[in-house]
Parts: sequence; structure tokens; C-alpha cells
Amino acid sequence: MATDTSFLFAGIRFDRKRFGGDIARFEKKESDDSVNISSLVEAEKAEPVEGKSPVKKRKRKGAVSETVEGFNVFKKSKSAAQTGNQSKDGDLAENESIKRKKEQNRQLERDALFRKKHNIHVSGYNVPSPLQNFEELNSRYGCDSCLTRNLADLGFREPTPIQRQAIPILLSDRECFACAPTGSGKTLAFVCPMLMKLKSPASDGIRAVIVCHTRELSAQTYRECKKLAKGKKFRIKLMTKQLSRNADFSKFPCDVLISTPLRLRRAIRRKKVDLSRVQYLVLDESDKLFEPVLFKQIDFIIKACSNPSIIRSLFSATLPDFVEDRARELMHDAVRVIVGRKNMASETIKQKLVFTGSEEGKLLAIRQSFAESLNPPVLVFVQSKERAQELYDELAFDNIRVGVVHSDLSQNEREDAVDNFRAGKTWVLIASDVVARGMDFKGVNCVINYDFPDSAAVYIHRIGRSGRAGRIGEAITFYTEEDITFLRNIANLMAASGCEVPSWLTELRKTKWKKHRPKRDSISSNPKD
Ligand SMILES: Nc1ncnc2c1ncn2[C@@H]1O[C@H](COP(=O)(O)OP(=O)(O)OP(=O)(O)O)[C@@H](O)[C@H]1O
Repeated sequence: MATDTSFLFAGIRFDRKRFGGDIARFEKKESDDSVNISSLVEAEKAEPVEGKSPVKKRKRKGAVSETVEGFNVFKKSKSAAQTGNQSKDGDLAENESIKRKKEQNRQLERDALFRKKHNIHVSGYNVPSPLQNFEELNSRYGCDSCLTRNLADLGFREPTPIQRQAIPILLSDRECFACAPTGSGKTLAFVCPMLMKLKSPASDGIRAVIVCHTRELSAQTYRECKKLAKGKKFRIKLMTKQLSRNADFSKFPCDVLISTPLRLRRAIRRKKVDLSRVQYLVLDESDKLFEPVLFKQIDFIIKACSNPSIIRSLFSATLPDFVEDRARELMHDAVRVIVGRKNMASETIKQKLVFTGSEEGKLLAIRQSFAESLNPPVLVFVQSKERAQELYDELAFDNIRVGVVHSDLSQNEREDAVDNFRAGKTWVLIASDVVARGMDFKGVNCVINYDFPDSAAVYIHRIGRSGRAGRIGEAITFYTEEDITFLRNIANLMAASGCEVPSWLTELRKTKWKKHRPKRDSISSNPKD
């Protein structure tokens, strides 16, 4: 088949005149089109790649944006409601969180004011709010009514500052180390949350341990625990000499164990006591327990309490820096609580210094003081067990009902001396520092430091046997020439707790306190033979 079509047009003559108008129209259109096409080409030429890409890009963008927009629109229209709801929910949540934050801040402010009012100082992360009253034990922590009833029966109407702060900390499973004045109710501050945490008796092995530095204090803490746990059937045990030697604690139930470090370590070593389930450990008079003499025993006990979720607490009226350091090493996320100022004598004690010149002068002064006005009960501290016995031998013939307690006496003699003093059978108790800490002799009117104390801490604890639980007390400190070097330290403590001190005392030369236990002349006025 022929493909040439020129023959179709051969012989045709185009009359240009006749079709002039059409030719002109055609030519114009042609030229218009050529401009349009060329302008497009020009445009393409101008941006060969980049020119394309914006178009493409635009297109893509458009496409993307369309899709995205469409999606957005779709999403928007769906999410307009949803996002609207979400943003409403988000707004609500945000408002809630702002509200909560504001309330938290207000609570923090209220706590700070409350702490300031009660002279409580805390450091640590997220410290629980202090207790306003004992009713909060119930409302905030669901305390057993039996316990709150016991508190009321014991005559405790309001928590003391250390109780206000330490109880919520321990109930919130936080470890703590605390320093609060003598006689300010630290015992209840750790016994009450302990019993609340234990809830009821169980046969899970020993669940709580309280370590005290002397047998006398252990026995006293044991009695306090029993009083507060009345009606609860907790198995509270005091580690006696016999128990530490013979008893196998795995053979009988024990919720709470109270012990001195030595007895407890002995029982652990004999494998008669397993402390691996202890949930709650208290080191009372902690600075004494961390002194070199007891340190190894305490370390042993702390290691034996291997339960990882254990809550440990340290309490004392004196908190030296080395104990704080130890506490920080030992504890996790602990709270530090200080009531009043650290290492300060109780403000309810009227303190006095009396110069007696010599040892003879002291004996005269005490006799004179008793002859003028003996206002029992009176506690007299001397620096050693030998001197306690000597002074007792002197005063026993003076028509004064006097007792003596020191570590050379048998357990029974020690107990009798303390019980007789508590019962008012003896008016004056002569003591070595064995009862200087922690002992709660009700209503001691006066403490006499017959021998100058050998450290600031000893002074604070000794005089703190009077002026307890807000009562007024009195403290008299005898001093001789030998003690003058350390007089200023006591004068400063006196001034810090609000006592009047002659200015010459505070102007004495500053001396860093070393253990001050000078060799003193014998108290005895009788010739030795
Ligand atoms: N909330 C309270 N209201 C009234 N009295 C209280 C309260 N809490 C404790 N007491 C009483 O205060 C006295 C001193 O308490 P506690 O022996 O616990 O003092 P402390 O701070 O441990 O003193 P120390 O540092 O000498 O050991 C006790 O007789 C105790 O019964």
C-alpha cells in the first residue's frame, strides 16, 4: 500500500486572496501558541533542574501537603474532636498537675512554718510532713486504735518536736539520724513507728532490734516498749545475760529484741540469733555506740542485719560530725533531723558553776548544800566507779538516804540502786557515767557534777537527767584549779542554752576539749588505814 500522500494535494491551488482572513487568523493563532509554548519552554530552560524540582517539589509538596493536609484534615477533623478532647484532657491534666504542684508547694510552706515553730530542722530529699497531733497517726497512717489508746493512757497528749518529725519519716520507710535535747521523748519517736510498722505479732523471726549502750537503758527501753504495746501481744524480749548465753532464739517467737551490743554480738556469734530478717534497727545513744570501745560490736551487728529493705535509725542528744559521716555512709536516702541546735543542753535546766578549790572543798560544798536545802531526788556524778564508792562511803553516814550505782556492782545491786532511787527510797544517787545517758528518772530536781565532766557530750547527758519532758531542773557543776582549762567550754554550753554566765568565763582562753579526767585526790576524809 502506497504511503505517499502528496498526490492528494497535487494540482491543488490555494487561493490566498479568497482565504486571506482565515490565513491571517491562523497565523495569529500560530504565533500566539508559539509564544505560549516558548514561554513555558523558556521557563523550563531557566530552571532546568531546580526549576523542575520546585514544580515537582511544589507538586510533591502539594501532594504531600495534600495527603498530609488531607490526612491532617482527616486527622484534624477526626482529631479536631480527638485533639480537642485530647488537648482538653491535656489541659485538664496540666491544670491538675499545676494545682497539685501548687498544693504541694503550699504544703511545703506550711511544713516549713510548722517546723520553724517547733524548732525542727531537717535535711534530706522529700521529707514527710511533721505530725500535727497524735490523731494523725490514725488518719494519715491507719494506726491501730490500741496504740493511740495506750498513748493517751500514758498521758501523752501532744507529740514532742522529735516525735512530730521522726515518726512520719520512719513510717514512710525512710532511714534517719536525729539529734534532739535530753528528755525530749526520743524513745517514743522510734518505738511508736516500730510497733506501727510491725502491725501485729508474727513468727517471722526477729523483726526489730533496739541497741542501747547499757543494761540499765536496755531495761528501761524494754519497759517503755511493753507499755506502748499493751494489748498487742507482741513478743518483746530483753537480752539478759542468761538469754545471750543459753537461749536459742530460733526456738521461740520474738518480734522485738532489745540488747546491749556485747550481749547481742555474743548471741549472734553463737548462732543463737539470726538478724537477717530484721526490718527495723535502732541505735539509741548512737554517738556512744560509735565510740571506739563499742564500734566493732556495732559494726558486727549492723552487718548481721542483712535484710536489704531494713530501716535503720540513729538517735541521740549529741551528734558529733563523725557520727553524721558514719550515718551518711551507712544509710540510704536518709533524713537528718535536728531539734533546736545540735549538741546543746536542755533549755529547761538552770545551770550553775561552783568553785570548790580542792577535793576537800567539794566534800564540804556538797555537805553544806544538802544541809541547807536537800530537794530530792538528786543525782551526783563522779568520774570513776572507785570515786563513786568513796563518796558513797562518806555520805552514807550523814543521815541522808543515799544509794550508789557503778559498773563494779553486780547486776542485782545495780538494779536495786536504780529501783530504790526511782521509788524514792533513796534521795541521793551517786553514780559513775553508767547512768549518765538515756536514763529517765522521773522528776530529778538536781544534778550535781561532783567531778567535772570529761567532755561536752558527757556534760549535756549528765545534766539532762533533770529537766525532762518540759519540767524545770537544776544542775550544779563543781570545779577546781585542775578544771579551769575546760571551764570556758561549759560556760559556752550554758550561755547557748540561755543561762547567765559571767563574762570572764567566756573570755577564758579557748581550749579544744580533750578527754578531761585528771588524777584527783581521794574523796575519803578518813586515813586509809
Ligand atoms: N509526747 C509526750 N508527752 C509528754 N511526755 C512525753 C512524751 N513523750 C515522751 N514523754 C516523756 O518524756 C520523758 C523523756 O522521754 P525519753 O526518755 O524518751 O527522752 P529522751 O529524749 O530519750 O532523753 P535522753 O536523751 O536523755 O535519752 C519520759 O518520761 C517520757 O515518758
